[in-house]
Amino acid sequence: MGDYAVRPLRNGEERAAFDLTKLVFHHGGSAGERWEVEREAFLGGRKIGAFAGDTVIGLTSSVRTTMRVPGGADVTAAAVDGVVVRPDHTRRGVLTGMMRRQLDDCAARGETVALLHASESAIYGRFGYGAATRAKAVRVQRIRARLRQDIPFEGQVRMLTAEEAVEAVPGLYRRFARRPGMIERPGSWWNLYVHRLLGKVNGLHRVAVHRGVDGDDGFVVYQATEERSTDDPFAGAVLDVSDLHGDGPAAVAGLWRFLLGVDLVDRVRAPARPLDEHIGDLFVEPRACETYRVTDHTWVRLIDVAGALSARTYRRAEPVLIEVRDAFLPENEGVYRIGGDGVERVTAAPQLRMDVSTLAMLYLGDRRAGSLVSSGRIEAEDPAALAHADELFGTWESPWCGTSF
Ligand SMILES: CC(=O)SCCNC(=O)CCNC(=O)[C@H](O)C(C)(C)COP(=O)(O)OP(=O)(O)OC[C@H]1O[C@@H](n2cnc3c(N)ncnc32)[C@H](O)[C@@H]1OP(=O)(O)O
Repeated sequence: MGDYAVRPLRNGEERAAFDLTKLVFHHGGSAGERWEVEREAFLGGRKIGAFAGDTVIGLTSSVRTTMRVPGGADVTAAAVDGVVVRPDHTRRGVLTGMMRRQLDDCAARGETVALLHASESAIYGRFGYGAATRAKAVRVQRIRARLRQDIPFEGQVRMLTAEEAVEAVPGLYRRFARRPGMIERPGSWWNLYVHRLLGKVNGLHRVAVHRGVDGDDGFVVYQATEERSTDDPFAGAVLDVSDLHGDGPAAVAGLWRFLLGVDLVDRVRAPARPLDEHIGDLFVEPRACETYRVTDHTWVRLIDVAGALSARTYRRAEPVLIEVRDAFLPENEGVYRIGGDGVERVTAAPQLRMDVSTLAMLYLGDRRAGSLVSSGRIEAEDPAALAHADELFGTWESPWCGTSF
């Protein structure tokens, strides 16, 4: 470690740490006003700082939550965010020191996994995080999005006031958050959400709820941006969908139908949808919906490898023997026998060897072992085990997080 100390933040150090995050993330505006709005959410997280003398020069934050895994169990999780190092102290190991401390801290608290959204994809692999879910960005051109006539639409959509949304949306989300990779949204997350909806950060968010035959079964939060200009005075607005969840495909389709029915709109964009959601299928012309980006979404760190592997279910297939390497939490190292009937640590020779970050890429069912072997992430002593691993880890639905934090 260099000439700095890594330790939990103490009372009275929060404001300086908050200002550091604003500096590093290039957030403009008045730090004082932002502190008023974000204070409660910021204080909700567990903070580990790096200090040069008394000055905070690095920070990482986490909040306890749960993450859904294949089979329907929820494992304890640390949602990590606000990771920063002051620009004049980077590339000297400050982040490495904070990550080490945070991983030990999560392990001591008995958390099964940690997860985060990475600002850059080169940062977290070395600490054992692997890209465990992906998301796609889609845009629909309203003029081309003629709905197929044979789609049954039985529901109705109603718009909510901000106050109604604050009441209703958390409960709706909780009911629909069932895909592998989805998290329980922490109180601090809802706190900021409420500020957004009530217009304290910006008052442009709109909320609508879909009601199906059995009651409310979906909601969407979106924001409209005007695109009119002197050059293009008749351009329609763009609707940006920030949160859309439904209890099944009919509710999701009903919400898209609503969005595409909003007048004075040219395009609807959704930046982070599940990979297996194909909105184009709703239209006579499927290309009306264009996928313009597919990216890694949540990075997961298996803190307790045995606990994480045992918490999920597997499809029926030949068991596989996987050797896991873990430079930061060596107690995870060893060979695991993974089968449809469960998981156990064994002393047998492995068929596949991989780092804990690669195991995270398989964990929720997002990636295939076959493709990870070709990039050298998996060493296959027994290549037949690759197909067995894919069968075991595969999931019916694409994993997806669906929450930015
Ligand atoms: C969940 C979240 O909050 S995501 C947000 C992450 N934060 C940001 O993007 C804010 C801007 N960036 C920063 O504050 C810093 O650059 C950080 C936090 C990303 C990295 O902090 P540092 O203290 O510089 O990292 P540290 O010195 O420990 O680096 C460890 C290794 O990772 C590499 N590394 C660190 N950051 C990056 C990066 N952005 N891109 C590529 N490599 C990186 C270093 O080169 C080093 O590699 P080496 O051991 O082979 O020399």
